[in-house]
Amino acid sequence: MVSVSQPRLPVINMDDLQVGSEGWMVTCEKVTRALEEYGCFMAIYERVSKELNKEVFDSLETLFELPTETKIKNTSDTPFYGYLGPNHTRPLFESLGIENATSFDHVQHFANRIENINSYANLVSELEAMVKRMVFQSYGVEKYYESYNRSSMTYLLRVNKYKPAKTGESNVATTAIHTDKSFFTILSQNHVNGLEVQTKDDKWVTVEFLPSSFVVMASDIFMAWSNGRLRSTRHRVMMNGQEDRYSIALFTFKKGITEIPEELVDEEHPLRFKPFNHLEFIGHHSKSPLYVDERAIKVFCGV
Ligand SMILES: O=C(O)CCC(=O)C(=O)O
Ligand SMILES: [Fe+2]
Repeated sequence: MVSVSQPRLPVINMDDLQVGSEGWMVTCEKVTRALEEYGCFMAIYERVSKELNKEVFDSLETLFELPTETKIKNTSDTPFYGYLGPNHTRPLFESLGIENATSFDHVQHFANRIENINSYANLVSELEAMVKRMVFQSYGVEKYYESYNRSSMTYLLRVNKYKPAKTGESNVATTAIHTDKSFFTILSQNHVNGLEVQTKDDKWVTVEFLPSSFVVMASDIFMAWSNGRLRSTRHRVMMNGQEDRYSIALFTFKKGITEIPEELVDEEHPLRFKPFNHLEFIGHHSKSPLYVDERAIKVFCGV
């Protein structure tokens, strides 16, 4: 019998890892190879408990039931950070943004309707910090990690709702194929799958989330920082079933200048990106709707 195996994302356990322990060192390599090969992996991370996860996702349902007049009050000075309602290009999708998600004062403003969102964002940001540190360590450039620690990043949490397609309606109309403009993105969802990521050989993998799992994705800025070693994965959401899908994305952004470590430049990897300001790139990107994928950063600061 011929079996055709579907490609799957690597699954990596991120619980109970002491910095510098043998388990930590082994995981550093796994994480970095996964981000080079796939641009993402599935992290098992039980520090976000099942109870906390349930509280957060249950309150998302109530949040999205608010009238549109209330939801559009979720505004931001930064383009694409506020409420995104359904439109003709994405009729099934709506999304609310929570800026500075790890800071309690900011979160109070709109998101006090989501039970425990602040603890959730903090725990997920710790996963981000751990993965980032592992990659820095694995490339032998841990000395730069401090400039990428919590106080050097900003955090945007986006909560998303995807309605199922009606019979006969296209199931594609959820999100366009894109790469994220963040440094890192960490995604979680309710029990409804829909996220698809593109592999190096252009196959689409439907991500089947496991219990207590998060998809950790290197985005355009981490790809640039690594001088192109890490992939920024193209992805999209496709809705096939009949249930609503809720997802939460924590996007992280680097404040100030991002510089490619000189240690990551060699004959095999000539310098590909000039130093750049991530937050300026976001402003720039929002004006060029053509560039939804990793070409945007190349246009912005490619050598
Ligand atoms: O909902 C998801 O799983 C993915 C969302 C996404 O790709 C994004 O917000 O950039
Ligand atoms: Fe995305």
